[in-house]
Amino acid sequence: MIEVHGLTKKYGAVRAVHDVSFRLEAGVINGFVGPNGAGKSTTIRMMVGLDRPTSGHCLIDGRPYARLAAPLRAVGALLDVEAIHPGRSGRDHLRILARTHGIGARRADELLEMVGLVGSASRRVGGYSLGMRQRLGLAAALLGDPAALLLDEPANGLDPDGIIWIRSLLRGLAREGRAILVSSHLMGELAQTVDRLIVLGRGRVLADASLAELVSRNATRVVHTRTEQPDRLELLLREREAAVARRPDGSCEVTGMTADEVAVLAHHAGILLYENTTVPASLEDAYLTLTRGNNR
Ligand SMILES: Nc1ncnc2c1ncn2[C@@H]1O[C@H](COP(=O)(O)OP(=O)(O)OP(=O)(O)O)[C@@H](O)[C@H]1O
Repeated sequence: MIEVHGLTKKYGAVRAVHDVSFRLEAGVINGFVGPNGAGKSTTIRMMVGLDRPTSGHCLIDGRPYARLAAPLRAVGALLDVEAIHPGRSGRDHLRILARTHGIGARRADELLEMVGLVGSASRRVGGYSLGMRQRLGLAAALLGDPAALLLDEPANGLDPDGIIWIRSLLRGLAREGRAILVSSHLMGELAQTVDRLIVLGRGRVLADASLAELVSRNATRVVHTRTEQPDRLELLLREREAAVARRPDGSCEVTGMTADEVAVLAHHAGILLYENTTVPASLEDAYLTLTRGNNR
């Protein structure tokens, strides 16, 4: 289990991260989201000792990262894949890392297979595409078979097959009982992958909740209605203080009333409805509501 307590990082006058606290539990995939510059990477870097916090701390199974006896077995991190030594082959990169941490070369080869890099393992990393570098970074994060994974935008640069692959990989790793934190800007992808979401804005935690809670609290329900008399219906809806947006095909997007209320209103006015459905609230809507006004 990982506990982040009051993590704060100042760069001069910039408060990159301000009093951030959360917990990562075993078996749970946590999405880590927020506008550009919200402080996600800085938080992850502090969690694994790459940046020193101005105040606050992160405990991994009760200890700071620097005091772990076998850090790669406790936490695997995928951070800046551009920083991987460009002159080495993918296989050498993994084998050297494995040797440094007392892990056998066979594990490195197993991981090359797992991340789909066997065919390019002897090529120099400098010639890898971004997606290939991400796969290599993920293999490095998994080297020690860690109990927790901190992944900074792992889907960045992956092709559609790669995105589906990483989704099922993360699900499998969580089912085995690992705690996972994954940052991303792909809301549609996160909606299919994560159990919980931690939302940062300007260095602060704006929300930390299950996906369902977050969506039900922050996304507005919209009713999609198509009728033979859109002008009349719109007038009646506005009289009841509902907000109405007209689509090019004449249909209405109604907020502030349920689909049942729209149907009853139309029925009493003798207006025929062709369609009247509640559009499921999306994670993207909830995210936009939460982060509005929280860009740097
Ligand atoms: N080394 C640094 N020196 C000065 N400021 C920094 C440094 N690293 C990060 N920052 C600032 O800290 C803030 C948070 O940056 P960070 O990279 O953690 O955000 P992020 O949420 O990961 O952003 P993105 O989604 O764009 O990757 C930003 O204002 C950034 O400019």
